[in-house]
Parts: sequence; structure tokens; C-alpha cells
Amino acid sequence: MSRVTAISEIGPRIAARAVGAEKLYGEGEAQVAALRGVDVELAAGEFTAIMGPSGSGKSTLMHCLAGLDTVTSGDVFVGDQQVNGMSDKDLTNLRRDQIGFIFQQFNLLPTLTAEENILLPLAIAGRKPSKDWFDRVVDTVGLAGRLHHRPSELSGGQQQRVACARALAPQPEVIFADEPTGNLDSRSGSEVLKFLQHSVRTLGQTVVMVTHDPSAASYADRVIFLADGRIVSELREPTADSVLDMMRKIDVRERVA
Ligand SMILES: Nc1ncnc2c1ncn2[C@@H]1O[C@H](COP(=O)(O)OP(=O)(O)OP(=O)(O)O)[C@@H](O)[C@H]1O
Repeated sequence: MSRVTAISEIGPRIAARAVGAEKLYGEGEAQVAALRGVDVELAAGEFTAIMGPSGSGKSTLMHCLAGLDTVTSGDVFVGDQQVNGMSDKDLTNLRRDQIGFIFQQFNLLPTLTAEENILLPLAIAGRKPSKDWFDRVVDTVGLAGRLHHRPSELSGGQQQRVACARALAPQPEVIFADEPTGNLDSRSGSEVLKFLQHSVRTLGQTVVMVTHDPSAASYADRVIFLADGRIVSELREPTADSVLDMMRKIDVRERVA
């Protein structure tokens, strides 16, 4: 009993966090405020989707959290490491060791096999995965029979599953996925989303995904909605309908404003 109380007092571990994050692009009249004071905590072991109208700041927030872009003011953390203010060398190490990326365009190396692509980030870091972990990841993404194929010999959905396995293999603190199903048909897209959900539920991975698609967001545990550089709403245990409904409300509010 006391243990449960202690855990609830401590709360979930936070995998990534923004505190008062602001991002300005450009100067003078051409200046754009892409983030206008974003406070968000992304719990470890959760699948979070980031949604919002075009230009609302989704990619900027993700890039700032992942150390690919810098905030103008405010703070950003991955695990307990403060990302803003890090040296280039520390940022490179952070991205290599603590962060996995999944992009819309798969970004696999065409001359390497699926297995070599999956192991590449670890090889670059001079690390070897345990065989157990590698087998679990490959099993989770359902690629066991395809490990010796090159990307050109795989379907789009299979290529994206290789990219997912590549992101998972180093056991990063957090995986950032930018429209991971944007280039896939709906069946392959839902396979990839089920896999991401499975990696959160069974492997304890933390996943943060930017998407425009309410049905993709419905695979997440939590959806955060941005509008005009601010977090304006969130949903837990979303359905495609509840997400669509919220998007419509945000759209109406933006038009009125
Ligand atoms: N490198 C940049 N230079 C100038 N302005 C930028 C830059 N990157 C983004 N912006 C601007 O910042 C705002 C937020 O852009 P961002 O790409 O984060 O939005 P988004 O919600 O991801 O949009 P989309 O859904 O269309 O991809 C937009 O007004 C955009 O034009």
C-alpha cells in the first residue's frame, strides 16, 4: 500500500520535457513565432501523438525536443539531460545514444540489408545489441524472414518496419516519429502503428509521433493539440472520432480568432 502511494507521489518518469519553450524564426517584420511558450511533459513508456493545423508548430516542437533545432528561450530536456545549451559534440552523442528517429521517407541505406540497416546506429556508436534484444525487436516488427533483403526488395510497409527496428535497437530514451505513415497505404500504415503501439506496451519504449491523421493518432495513449505555437488541448485514450472532433473545434476557434 505504502509503495503504491510513493509511486503515485513521485509520478511517472518523464522521457522528454519542454518548459516555456519559445521559438522565433527570422527577424523584424518577417519574424514568425513558431512556439509561444510550450510546457509539456512526455511520460516514459507512453505513446504520444502531436496534432494541430498546418503551421501550428508540431515539427518545430519535435525538432527542438530532439535537439535538431534550438529553442529561442525556455528549456528542453531529454531524460534528465538539458538539451538547450549543449555543445555540438554532446548533442551528437545525445541524438546517437538517447534518441531514435523515424521519418516519412524511411531513410534506409539502399546498399545495406535490412539487418545491416537495423544495426547501423549501434555499429556507428561501437555498440553491439544483445542477441536476445535484437531477436525481440525483429520479432516485434515481424521481419524475421526479411533480414537479408535490401530495401528495394521490401514493400514500403516493410521498409518502415525496418526503420522502426533501427530506431528501437539502441533502446533510446525516446523515439520521435515524423508522419511515419505519410507514405504508406492504409493497411501498411496500420501495421506500422500497431507495431509502434506494441513497442510501447511490451518493450516499454517511449514514442512521440507527429501526424495529421486522426486514425493514426488514435493508436496513441495521449494526443496533444497545438494551435498557433501553443498547446491548446489534449486527449487521453483517443479514438479517431474524438480526435477529429477536437480538430474541428480547434479549426473553428482559429477561424473565429
Ligand atoms: N526554418 C524556418 N524558417 C522560417 N520559418 C519557419 C521555419 N520552420 C518553420 N517555420 C514556420 O514556423 C511555423 C511552424 O512551422 P512547423 O513546421 O513547426 O508547423 P507544423 O505544424 O509542423 O506544420 P505542417 O503540419 O504544415 O508540417 C510556420 O509558420 C512555419 O512557416
